[in-house]
Amino acid sequence: MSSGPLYLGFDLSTQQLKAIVVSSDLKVVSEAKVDFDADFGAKYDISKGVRVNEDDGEVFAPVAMWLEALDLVLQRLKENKCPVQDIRGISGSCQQHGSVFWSADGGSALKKLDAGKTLVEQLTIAFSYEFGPNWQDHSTQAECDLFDAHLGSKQKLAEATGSSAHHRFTGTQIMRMRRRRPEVYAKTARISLVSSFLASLLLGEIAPIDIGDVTGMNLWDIRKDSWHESLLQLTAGGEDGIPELRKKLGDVRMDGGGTMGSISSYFVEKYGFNPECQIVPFTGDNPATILALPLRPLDAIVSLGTSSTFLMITPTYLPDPSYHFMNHPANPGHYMFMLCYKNGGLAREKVRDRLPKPSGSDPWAKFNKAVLETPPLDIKTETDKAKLGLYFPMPEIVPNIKAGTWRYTSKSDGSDLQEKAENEDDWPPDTDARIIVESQALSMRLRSQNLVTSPKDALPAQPRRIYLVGGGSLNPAIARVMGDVLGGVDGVYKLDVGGNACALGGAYKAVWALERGENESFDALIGKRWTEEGAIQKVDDGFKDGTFQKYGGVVGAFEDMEKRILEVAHN
Ligand SMILES: Nc1ncnc2c1ncn2[C@@H]1O[C@H](COP(=O)(O)OP(=O)(O)O)[C@@H](O)[C@H]1O
Ligand SMILES: O=C(CO)[C@@H](O)[C@H](O)COP(=O)(O)O
Repeated sequence: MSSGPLYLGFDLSTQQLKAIVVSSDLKVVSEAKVDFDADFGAKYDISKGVRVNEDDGEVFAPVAMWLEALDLVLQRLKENKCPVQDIRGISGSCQQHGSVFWSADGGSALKKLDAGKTLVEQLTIAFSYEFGPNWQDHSTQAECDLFDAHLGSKQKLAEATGSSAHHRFTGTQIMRMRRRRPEVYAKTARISLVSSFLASLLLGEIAPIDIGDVTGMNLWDIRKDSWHESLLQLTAGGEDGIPELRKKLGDVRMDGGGTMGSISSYFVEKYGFNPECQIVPFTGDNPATILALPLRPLDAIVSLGTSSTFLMITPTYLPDPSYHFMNHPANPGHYMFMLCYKNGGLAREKVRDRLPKPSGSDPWAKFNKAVLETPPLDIKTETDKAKLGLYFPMPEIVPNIKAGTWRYTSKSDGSDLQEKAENEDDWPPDTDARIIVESQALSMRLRSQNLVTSPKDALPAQPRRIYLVGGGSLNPAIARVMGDVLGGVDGVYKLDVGGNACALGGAYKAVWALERGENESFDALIGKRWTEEGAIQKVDDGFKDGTFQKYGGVVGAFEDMEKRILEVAHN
């Protein structure tokens, strides 16, 4: 084991709190995790990490559960014999957009934490609202309509903030809180994102919001690098409310590196952290994912967590209402392109659970067999039509379609698109296994096609490498389909830490933040220390001549299918 300083990265995502510890040379030293359902499911009455109020479309998590999870994950790190005293810096990644509402007592409660008690015992009084709205929340359509109209159009809002209005974005959530629960809004002294909330616990004071994660709020003017005055006014309900809202939001930390201060004495006394251990700005889980490896332009990351996301980096700011642009969390002037799908892991699980239960220990065995035994688009003979589907157990983000399942067919060139009649029986549940994964990948291909170019030798435009991260990256059948549909001329890779990539990105951020030389960029420092060996594994060839073009033939039909469904949904 390395004897130098260590760095801890957290990931507080939808279903788990993960922790990963690395050395200065980026070797993984220790890991631990808390699984919200397994550890706290009954106690907090949650499922898949959240509670749902179907009537209003609210999705939220108990803040107390996150407090308990932090104590528990640190206890587990200690039990795993992690040399906690050698940890020099801590950063992390957290589910984006979610918010935590602090009461007037929050700041002082954080300052006087007693190591003889637990966080949850002492911090219940610290919040004006006991829940954190979750990114799956879709209760804010009225607020989204106001945000989209406020600057003139969705396009104008996207130009200003990197995204058009989205249910989960924190600006619309805060606005709804003010209108729906005015007493909570009035009692709120500070509002944190989940990332700055977790950083605050460790810092022992309320931490500023981070420059990457702030771009998931619809409130940050990306070009001007400041809060967007007019959107603050909308959120606050008028000009008079702006100063109060600014106070609640606090300042934004512009530097993703450096330190915000030393760790709270609570963690020193309770878990044996070094009092000199520094708390580095935390960011969102997607911004942290792009820090988990030296990503180059034309490389893409597909994150297969509870949500599915597709990420690329670019120095060019090209906002559009159909996707997100966010600030790169470490490189000023660079951006993260993101597509985010609500119907990711849980939608695939629903299709999996309609298949007979496998007899062995791998719950995905039957699903994977079905995926691999079904040919692309389920075209077995020249006369077969291509099968296309949308599988949305929850209302989707891209496109903004209500919950439902739709099955269509088209000719292999995309013509003759038709909805499948309910009573046709040549589409068994086995076929859905391949079609849902293809559908998720086709949506990514459709929406990222303007960002990719031919990587070499006049090959079709496509990503150079595709990196898979998140829980689903462990699945070889999903990796195959991602490569079939999206290409990736240099192949499809998974990170060795699999589901822990965002926590790893957080840990790397801490290394860079505290060891960077003057003006040394994240890419320069991590690029020097990172080696492929032991970090990534090739899991699919990616681009397959012929197969890639087959999917190209139906991308247009896929888009038309979405449009038809959208038209019906909005009429
Ligand atoms: N072998 C597997 N094949 C496919 N999906 C998997 C596999 N293992 C885990 N998953 C999926 O990973 C999801 C959790 O991913 P993870 O990245 O840990 O989630 P989050 O960060 O959102 O809490 C689960 O919903 C599950 O569907
Ligand atoms: O809403 C988004 C991104 O915009 C989600 O990607 C969340 O950030 C949650 O991520 P996971 O829990 O699925 O990792």
